[in-house]
Amino acid sequence: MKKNILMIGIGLIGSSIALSIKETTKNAIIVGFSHNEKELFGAKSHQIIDKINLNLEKAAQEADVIFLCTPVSVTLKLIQELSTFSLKESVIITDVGSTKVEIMNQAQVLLDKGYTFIGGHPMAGSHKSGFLAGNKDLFENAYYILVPTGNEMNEQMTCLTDLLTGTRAKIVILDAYEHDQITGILSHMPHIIAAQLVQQADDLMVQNPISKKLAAGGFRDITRIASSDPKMWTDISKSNAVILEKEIDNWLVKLSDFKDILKSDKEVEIFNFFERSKKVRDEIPVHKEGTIPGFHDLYINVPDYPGAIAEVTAILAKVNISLINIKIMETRDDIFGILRISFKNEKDLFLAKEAVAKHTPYESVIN
Ligand SMILES: NC(=O)C1=CN([C@@H]2O[C@H](COP(=O)(O)OP(=O)(O)OC[C@H]3O[C@@H](n4cnc5c(N)ncnc54)[C@H](O)[C@@H]3O)[C@@H](O)[C@H]2O)C=CC1
Ligand SMILES: O=C(O)C(=O)Cc1ccc(O)cc1
Repeated sequence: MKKNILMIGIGLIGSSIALSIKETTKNAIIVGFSHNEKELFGAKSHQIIDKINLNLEKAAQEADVIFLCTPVSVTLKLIQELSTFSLKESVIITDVGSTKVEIMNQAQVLLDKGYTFIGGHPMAGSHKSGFLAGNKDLFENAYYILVPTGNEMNEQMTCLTDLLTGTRAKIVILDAYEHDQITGILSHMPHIIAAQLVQQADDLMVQNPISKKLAAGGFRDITRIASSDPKMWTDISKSNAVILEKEIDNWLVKLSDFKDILKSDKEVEIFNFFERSKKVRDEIPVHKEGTIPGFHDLYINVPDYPGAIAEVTAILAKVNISLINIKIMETRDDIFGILRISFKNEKDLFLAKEAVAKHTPYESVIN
């Protein structure tokens, strides 16, 4: 029997989940709904979804499983709206939001109606948005957190985890508060810190424009995520505000401690500060998940970049490698440009590097 899966929101995460489900669940029919018709037709023409239904109530009534893949504030409203519909008794409703306490609290309206809600959060993604960045391998080897309510039946939990096998993610069960504490430090704080650092650099760039051209290496690494969608991060910050306020206070204290040891020129303590971080960072296990850090980018140094774009894309087409994005990053005194070309997977990235090395004089680096 066909399984009717309703995807609400076909952006980066919704489309990646849809594509991964299509890999393994052959009897799934993926129905798409979003507030953006153009996106829905685009996703259908890219075969990410099988059908479009512009009537949310009707689409929800027909669904066996509903995925909410929208910004957190929209997910909260949709949960409320779904609770007013007459859904299938066996329906499983799940979400992908980056916070869980507020969403699980809101989901009580569904539980009160006897419906099943299982919170979800795939712990991989990227700073990119939209269905064109969707990738069936996005969650490979990443953790996919599920937050049960205790009301779901075993077979419903199994149905959801079966559906997620195509993601090739590792399922982890957490409670909502534990989830928000962990992601507060490991995911939300880094975005706030990256955003603030970019603003601090921007102030300097205004005073001294040459500094913009010098931004490289470590600055680029630590600030990549500052290019993420501001709406998404507004919602996440507001939703996890209590935990984030505490962590920001903690951050300020620790940074001020560092300022003190710097001021008093305590060399050993300054060394210890960096040494402890290095030790901890070096010991963090590297799990090669699909796309954290969320992208497979090749940076190519090119003189005369308009001509080089055509040259490089022609070579990639010839060796049959599809790219998902191409961007001119910066110019050096208008003599050199850097092309950033993004690929869907590591294999294409390495093949592209090889092709560029073989067929062009341009230097390229993987970052
Ligand atoms: N981007 C990432 O790396 C990750 C994001 N998440 C979470 O996944 C969710 C979706 O994020 P992305 O896919 O990255 O965002 P996205 O911007 O790529 O997609 C958002 C989708 O929601 C739809 N949408 C927005 N407002 C809507 C409304 N009022 N009604 C119906 N649809 C609406 C958009 O049309 C779009 O399809 C967010 O809650 C985010 O916190 C979770 C893990 C990783
Ligand atoms: O781009 C990155 O590295 C991210 O940080 C992706 C990300 C964004 C939000 C999440 O809830 C989980 C992962």
